[in-house]
Amino acid sequence: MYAIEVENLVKRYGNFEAVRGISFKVKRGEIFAFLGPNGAGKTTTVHVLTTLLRLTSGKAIVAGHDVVKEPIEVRKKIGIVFQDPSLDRELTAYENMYIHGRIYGLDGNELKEKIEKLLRFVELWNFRNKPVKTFSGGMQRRLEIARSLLHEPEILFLDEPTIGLDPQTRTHIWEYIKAMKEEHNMTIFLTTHYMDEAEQLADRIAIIDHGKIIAEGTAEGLKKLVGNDVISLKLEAPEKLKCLKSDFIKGCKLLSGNRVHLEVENAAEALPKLFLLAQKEGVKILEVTYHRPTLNDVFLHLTGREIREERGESTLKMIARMRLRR
Ligand SMILES: Nc1ncnc2c1ncn2[C@@H]1O[C@H](COP(=O)(O)OP(=O)(O)OP(=O)(O)O)[C@@H](O)[C@H]1O
Repeated sequence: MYAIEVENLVKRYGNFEAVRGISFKVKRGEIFAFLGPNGAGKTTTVHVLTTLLRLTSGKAIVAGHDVVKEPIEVRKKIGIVFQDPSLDRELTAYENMYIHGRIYGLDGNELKEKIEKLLRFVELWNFRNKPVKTFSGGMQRRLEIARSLLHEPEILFLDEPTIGLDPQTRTHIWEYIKAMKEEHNMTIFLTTHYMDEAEQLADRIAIIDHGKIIAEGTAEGLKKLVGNDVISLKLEAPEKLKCLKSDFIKGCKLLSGNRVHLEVENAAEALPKLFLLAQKEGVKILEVTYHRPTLNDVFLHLTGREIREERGESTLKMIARMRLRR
């Protein structure tokens, strides 16, 4: 049986279709990532699957229950870590855990033992009596993860689990996510616009853009869509910037900053031919690098845009939102 089954899911806000008929299945015990830029429809999908938003049409079964017909059953079996912080900042870490546990009907020694185990798991036990407002962003996210695990959910939803965090803290959170999967065989559905996050964590990735899934597979499988190698060029004279055409160039995209992105079978063989071609066309190459395809290259191949372009804006938006809340 699948942990999540989604068929032709549509979510409209008024006339605007934020999620446009997506279908996918997540296996039990799998980490499944929704990778896409800002505004792609990731949070909307999470909110529908966690029964916080009602779908417009289509069907979604989560942990064996229909999200529309059996929302209470779904809620009992899932945990959620939201993109926006949802802790009570005036209370201590322990108090936040305790109240959440009580809401889920836990009590007495069982609750106390679980709180201790989970606060130790996210390395916050020594900070249990400190108010959350004194915690760093990374500590707060760790506490949210611990809190979401209190009622031992079958499926954990993580909406942009490391947005706005520094690289070291992000790596730390990735370790907890991997441990949850390995130690508890938990199904994890996460959304992210960080390609490295999807690549590091996910067994399978669905790339979402403008409310549609445009590709799905393992990171390696998705990269095969691009081919073997990618050459990045920086060129002089933007007015001359154009796609170079030749048989050995399988794909060519013009990017911002006078950059050109070429998909080739074999970069080592293509480079000498490329220099000759550029010379013939009167195009001056300032910089050349080449690499194996990344998920950013996959997104570019499929959409003509880079996920990266939107990343800075999204992170800044998040930081601004968090500051406003304080
Ligand atoms: N309550 C709402 N009313 C109207 N439009 C909305 C609402 N919530 C989201 N949208 C729009 O729906 C689209 C998808 O938003 P969503 O938040 O799901 O995207 P996302 O991929 O999660 O991006 P982000 O990570 O920035 O939240 C966006 O164009 C957004 O502006």
